[in-house]
Amino acid sequence: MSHLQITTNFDDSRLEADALKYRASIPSIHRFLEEKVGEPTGWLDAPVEMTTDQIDRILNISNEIKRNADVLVVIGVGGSYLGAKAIQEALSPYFKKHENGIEVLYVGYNLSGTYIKQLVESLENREFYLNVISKSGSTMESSIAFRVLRQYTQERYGLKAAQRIIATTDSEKGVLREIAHAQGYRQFDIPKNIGGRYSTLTSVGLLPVAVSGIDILQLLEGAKRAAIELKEMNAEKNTAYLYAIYRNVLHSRGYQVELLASFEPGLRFIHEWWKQLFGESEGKDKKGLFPATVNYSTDLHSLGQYVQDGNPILFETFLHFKDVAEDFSIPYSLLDDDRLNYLSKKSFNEINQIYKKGTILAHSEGGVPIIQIDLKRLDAFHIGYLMYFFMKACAMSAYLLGVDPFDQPGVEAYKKKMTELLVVETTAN
Ligand SMILES: O=P(O)(O)OC[C@H]1O[C@](O)(CO)[C@@H](O)[C@@H]1O
Repeated sequence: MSHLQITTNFDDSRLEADALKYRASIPSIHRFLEEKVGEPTGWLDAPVEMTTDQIDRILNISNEIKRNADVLVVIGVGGSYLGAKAIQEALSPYFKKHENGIEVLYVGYNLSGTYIKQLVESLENREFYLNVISKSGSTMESSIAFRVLRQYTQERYGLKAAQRIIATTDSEKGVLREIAHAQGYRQFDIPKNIGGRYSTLTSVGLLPVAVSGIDILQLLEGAKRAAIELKEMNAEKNTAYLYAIYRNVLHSRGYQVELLASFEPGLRFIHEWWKQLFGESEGKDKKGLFPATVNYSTDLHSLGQYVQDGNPILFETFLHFKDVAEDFSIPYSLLDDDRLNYLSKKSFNEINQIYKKGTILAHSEGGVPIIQIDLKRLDAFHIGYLMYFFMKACAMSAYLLGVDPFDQPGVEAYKKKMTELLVVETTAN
């Protein structure tokens, strides 16, 4: 039995007819992905092909960082930080952080002067390492954050600074690669055939995640399991392909927005990672579902009204883990002045489940199509499985839509304008 189940509320008479053309395209896309000659699909086999030496190197450097530092500062943006942060937030305790690891801070994903000033100040009196991550090696946000932090590391550690800087970048080219080489920083290579948003389960995500105290072996086990289970060509037996079909069917029926919904706040950055994965992979050639997210029950008190009753442009994908780390019972009260004793035999998680069921029922009645993705347990194994599942589903879904899942031409357009403006502004003053 698969480690992930997928169900829908729209198993209607039209489904088979609407899905037909997508089902028919699956075998050829599947074969194309599997053959993958010269394609940026290295992530498909990365978890299975990762060698013991590669894993040991990540674990050894992670242990060195944990021994010698209080903080790891990760510098990166988009696919170079979202996956690690997502895993870390999903699997770390909410308040008693860093039990088996150290604090991991992220920078270089915005241009706030306040943010970087306060981050540098927070490093005073604390020992730290830097892990600068950039596939291209020249993204503006991460490059200038690295300039700041590199200088600060040199001020703090002098000749020993290079020992505390680790660069994760393209295996062949780029400015960061040149700098790392010239300065003698240790390097992790991002394979040429793995793009940024598909790179979490390589050293890009694994080093920061290991430093934060999460079991990367279990994470990789889950991803490997998914790689095996989702090699199946038959969509009936491949949940990633089923998900890809369902979302394309709904898009073809006129739905414009997919709302990924979860009931565990720690999944907030899994949502952010998912948004980049699907947004950059599918949003092109004037096509693509707009990927948006909600965290319930919080957002039932903000966007819930719109989902239930507003413009019917969206469908919901509920992401749910049956078992989560801990639970808390509602206490019995002799006074019962808040009239909540009727709940006192229930736990928070049980009530959360009932909220989920109630929300799905209400939104279904409101006419919202719903896809449910269910996994057994919120742990490293299942997060590894889920991320692989989403990547494979995304590649299939984009090809079914008729776009290239692996480029991002629209991002280049704003970068070009921004660079032109920066040149004009800096030469004018
Ligand atoms: O890893 P890099 O090359 O710094 O890129 C960071 C992010 O910027 C983008 O190129 C554009 O947003 C993403 O595709 C990528 O994940």
